Amino acid sequence: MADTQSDKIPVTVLTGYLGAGKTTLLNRILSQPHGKKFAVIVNEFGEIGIDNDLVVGADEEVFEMNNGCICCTVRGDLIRVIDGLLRRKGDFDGIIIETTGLADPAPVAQTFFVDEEVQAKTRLDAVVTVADAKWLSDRLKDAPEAKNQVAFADVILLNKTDLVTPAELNEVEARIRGINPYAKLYRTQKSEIDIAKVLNQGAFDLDRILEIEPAFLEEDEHDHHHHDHEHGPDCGCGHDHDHEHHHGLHAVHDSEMQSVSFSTDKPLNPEKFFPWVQQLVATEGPNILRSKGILSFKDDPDRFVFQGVHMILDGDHQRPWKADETRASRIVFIGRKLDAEWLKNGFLSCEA
Ligand SMILES: Nc1nc2c(ncn2[C@@H]2O[C@H](COP(=O)(O)OP(=O)(O)OP(=O)(O)O)[C@@H](O)[C@H]2O)c(=O)[nH]1
Repeated sequence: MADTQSDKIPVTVLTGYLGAGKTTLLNRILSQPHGKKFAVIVNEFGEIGIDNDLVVGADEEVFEMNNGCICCTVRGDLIRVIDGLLRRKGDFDGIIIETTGLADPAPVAQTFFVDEEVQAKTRLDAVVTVADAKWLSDRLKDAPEAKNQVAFADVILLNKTDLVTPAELNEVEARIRGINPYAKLYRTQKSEIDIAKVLNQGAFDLDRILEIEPAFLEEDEHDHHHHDHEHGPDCGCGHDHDHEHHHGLHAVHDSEMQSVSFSTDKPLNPEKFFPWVQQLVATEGPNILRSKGILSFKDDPDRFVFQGVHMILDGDHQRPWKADETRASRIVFIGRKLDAEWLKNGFLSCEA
């Protein structure tokens, strides 16, 4: 990794559908005796930030990135607020962004990858999603944002456990796992949780990808759902899309979120892998919410780690492979309408 992540100010993004318990969690974080100071950005119209009176206005600025994909949007207002915060460096130990219940976390996360100034001084630590145990199952059916929030999460609080039966709780947890098997999941009431389980997760740090995702190591290969070849107009970024940009014109609420992962013990050829993955996220990026991988390249003594949000990829050599370590390449995609067989064949075709 090029830069020292630990010098950067950690940013935690809190998401969750309307009324799930985000504000309750935020108040808990702020009132626990941790001796830390957080800057809080509340991304909701009319709502006042708890610390520093920060408010991000209602009309968000959205601009199109060079590659023309409308889902790679970053919030200009968010960048401005963070820039303002950074000018008063030393005032706080972390930034917490509470997003509106209807927001997709991807554009917020992308802000920390694409804006140079922001990227130089902050690091996205984790996306924390609060899920309402009573209503999540219903929202997964009718609200694409709710599904995106679960799919994107690094940490999930399955909250309001007091409002459901144990059987219902197991059912909703299984639904969450079907969408996102990688996130850490905690059952909570009134968002009660040790903040050490929420903050400083390092989920977006390349060198901690494995620690945060033990399942990544254990499972050789799985694909959870059926796969199809259709492409829908919904990239899940929460913005209204011009249908001309996409092939499909049908309703998208039936689209399935899924995760697929593959591994191979054969070393990869970087000259095959990079063009493949770059082309993949350029074309399938709207459907791919998160991608992560640990790679073993032929004749390369170092592990290569990468991750992505939609079509933005970030990766670097991490550390030398240890002598007793299996040199395997593993890759995971979380998204919708992923063609698992096609992805797997593409990945395996990168073998050296
Ligand atoms: N029964 C029950 N109620 C809860 C629990 N956690 C939070 N609540 C209540 O649920 C309501 C919504 O909680 P908030 O923390 O405001 O939720 P939010 O996600 O910030 O809501 P929005 O900002 O409107 O999206 C409040 O009245 C909370 O007191 C819980 O575990 N059980």
